[in-house]
Amino acid sequence: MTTCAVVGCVQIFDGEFSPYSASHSIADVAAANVLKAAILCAFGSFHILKWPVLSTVAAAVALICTKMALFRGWTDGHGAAAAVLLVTTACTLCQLAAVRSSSFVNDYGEADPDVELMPTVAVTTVPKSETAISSNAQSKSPLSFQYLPEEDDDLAEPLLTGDYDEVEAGGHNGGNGKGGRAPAADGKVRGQNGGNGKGVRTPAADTKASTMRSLLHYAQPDALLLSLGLCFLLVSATARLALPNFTSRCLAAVVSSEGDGKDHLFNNLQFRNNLAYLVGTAAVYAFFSMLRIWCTAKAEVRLMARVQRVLFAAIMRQDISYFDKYGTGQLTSRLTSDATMLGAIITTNCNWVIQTSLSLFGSMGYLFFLEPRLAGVYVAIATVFFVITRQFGSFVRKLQKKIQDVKGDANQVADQSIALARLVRAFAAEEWEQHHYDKSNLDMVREQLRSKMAYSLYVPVVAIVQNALTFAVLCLGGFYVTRGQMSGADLTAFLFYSQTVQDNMNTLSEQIISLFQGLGAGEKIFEIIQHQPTLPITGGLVPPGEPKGELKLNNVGFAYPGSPQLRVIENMNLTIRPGERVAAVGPSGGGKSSLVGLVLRYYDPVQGTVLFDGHDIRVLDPRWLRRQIGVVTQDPFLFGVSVRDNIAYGRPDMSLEEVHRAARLASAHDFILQLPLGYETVLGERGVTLSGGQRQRVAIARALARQPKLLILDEATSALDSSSEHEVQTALQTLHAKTRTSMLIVAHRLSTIQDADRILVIQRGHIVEQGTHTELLARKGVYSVLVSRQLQTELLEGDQP
Ligand SMILES: Nc1ncnc2c1ncn2[C@@H]1O[C@H](COP(=O)(O)OP(=O)(O)OP(=O)(O)O)[C@@H](O)[C@H]1O
Repeated sequence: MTTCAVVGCVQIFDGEFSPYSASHSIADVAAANVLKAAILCAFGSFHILKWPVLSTVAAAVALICTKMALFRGWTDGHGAAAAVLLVTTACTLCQLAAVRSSSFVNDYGEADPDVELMPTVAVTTVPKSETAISSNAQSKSPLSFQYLPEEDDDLAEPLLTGDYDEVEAGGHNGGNGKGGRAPAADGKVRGQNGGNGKGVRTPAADTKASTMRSLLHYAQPDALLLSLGLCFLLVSATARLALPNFTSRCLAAVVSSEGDGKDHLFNNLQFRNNLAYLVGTAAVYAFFSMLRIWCTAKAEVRLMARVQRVLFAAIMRQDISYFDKYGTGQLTSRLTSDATMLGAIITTNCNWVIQTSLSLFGSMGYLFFLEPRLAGVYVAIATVFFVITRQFGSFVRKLQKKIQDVKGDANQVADQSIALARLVRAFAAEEWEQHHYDKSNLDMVREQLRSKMAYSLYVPVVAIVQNALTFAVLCLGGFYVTRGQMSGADLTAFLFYSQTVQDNMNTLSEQIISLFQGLGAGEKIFEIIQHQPTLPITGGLVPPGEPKGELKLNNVGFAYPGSPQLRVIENMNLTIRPGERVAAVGPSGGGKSSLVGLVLRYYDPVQGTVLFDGHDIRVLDPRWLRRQIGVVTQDPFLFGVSVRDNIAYGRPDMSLEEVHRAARLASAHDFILQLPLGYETVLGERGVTLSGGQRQRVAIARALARQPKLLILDEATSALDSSSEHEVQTALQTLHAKTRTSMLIVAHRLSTIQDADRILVIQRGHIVEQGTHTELLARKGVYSVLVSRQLQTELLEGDQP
């Protein structure tokens, strides 16, 4: 179509209304088809731009038909070409309809397009004594593994039911060896696939080059779109390169017409032709730019979403110790700002780099073509000036970076004060916070003024450099023109192209900087994606039959991965029989919560074994294990969804009756019914619209809804008032009487665990005493001291008015 338009324009301007030839018709049809293919590919999911696309196709057809009519295409025996045109247009519309119906993914669902990129880790080791049992549940899972018994102390190698590929793993393994996969000396580890029978190749990311490779790997699904974008880019960049030439030629024609006595500028053939080429080239540039932008923008959006999905999956599968080490802020910024920067690399940055490089080197080449000596001098001076302005620019950028840091500090102060407004008010610390904020604010002002001052110097320096270059070109070029060694038109073109060279030099360097920043962000992202957790989240043994809920610790020792030298649990032996209610008490920092973490397999012990129903929990499918254990912690985290969804968390298939039952057991049913929308009431962020006691009861209901075989209450009733606590205690006793669920209750308030079957006193990582309340009191050891201290405290509190 564009070709048609350009040729048509030229013919009209030339006044050559020559008969429309058969070759013209065929060329038109071919052009229309090429255009159609481009549009189809570019606007694959054209549901977004339905009307622009359809209008473009209609305009193409109308233009070609008009042109054929104008040039007597219909009457000169070219009906066949016209018929071909109509048929192909009809086909185009059908294809567009087909593309529309097939290209849009509403949800990732079963036909997940990114399944091969998803990190899949489900590795565990099996002690020699264990036999792998492949349950129904496991064989249905997309991650299907069989295990060989562990040989020596080496890691067991998972055997996949499908093929497996070698996975390059540049990131560190990060594991302590147990249950993880250590990278081999050559930096390669064995990987497993996602159950689709094909291997997953995860590229390494320890350098910028490998980050780029990884990124290209993630961009592969959009390879066609990107290739098209590249083709459109080459066309639009070439057109852009040609524009100043036609502009300068037009200008030269205008100058040469000065005072020539002709009525109309359009009578000047040189002006007419160059103007027609200028209009045609500008149309080509605009049209192909539109196609290029659409293709690359679509690829960018998809690439970013893909990276974010894979990254989120990678974060979610990390060990708990990983979350201990890296804060929420760091990980979420990887998901947001870093992913955005990374997504822009292939599309925005690379696009600009290619486009400006083409324009830069093309313009430079043309300068040399116009006048090599002038071009040589110009490029030499421009390069020196460019280096100077770059240096100055990077100094200004450093100052701006500092501003960002100071701004970040100020924002952090503001964020904290606003988020903790209640605390600030309670401590009457408004002035202190204001003083804090003012300090950061003044730092910000100081840095900003410094930067603005540098910038105010930078702008004139750049202006002087640019004008000095123009000055040099005009002087030297003018000298050549006056000596007849160069035409005036060529000097005008030279000036235009030299401006393009300068602009492109600046843009190219800016884009290269952004590209490297994006690669830096990418390195951090791929580091997380390739970081192999040591503990699996799924896969492993699912024991047959109904679980009993027996827990056993055999000579367990544990230290947190962050401080491996500090044993927080030492040589601990413990058995909780099915149906038994065991309480753990003891001084703060004794290791009670660490024990809970071990039972839930947030961490693996560094010594000994934790057994559930007689199986080492390291061989059990962690998902199955955690389904058998209900947990309620001191800080009840609730999601900002409905009460019902909070209780049925992780089990969307749970019936309303089951939800009600769990809420009744947790003494939460009555207050939930009094909420504005009952069970459908949406809670505020982290459940802030409920009182502490209400939140705790919803959390207990959530744990009970899964009908666990072992219920862990880690300071679960500490936030309740005495009447709510009494209610929940009664509810838990009824639950225990009904279901004989085993319980491990961590408590500080000793009055709440007096009727436990057994009480463990944990101090400095050891069980120092155990027995019933009466037995322990009679022993007059640590427990009796704790009880008497607490009694004294309660008495003192009771005395206070
Ligand atoms: N994520 C962690 N990384 C490193 N050390 C930790 C971590 N969590 C706890 N600890 C340390 O482990 C020890 C035991 O802590 P734990 O939370 O198990 O004690 P606790 O008996 O539950 O205490 P409290 O009754 O106060 O809740 C403490 O010395 C604590 O500093």
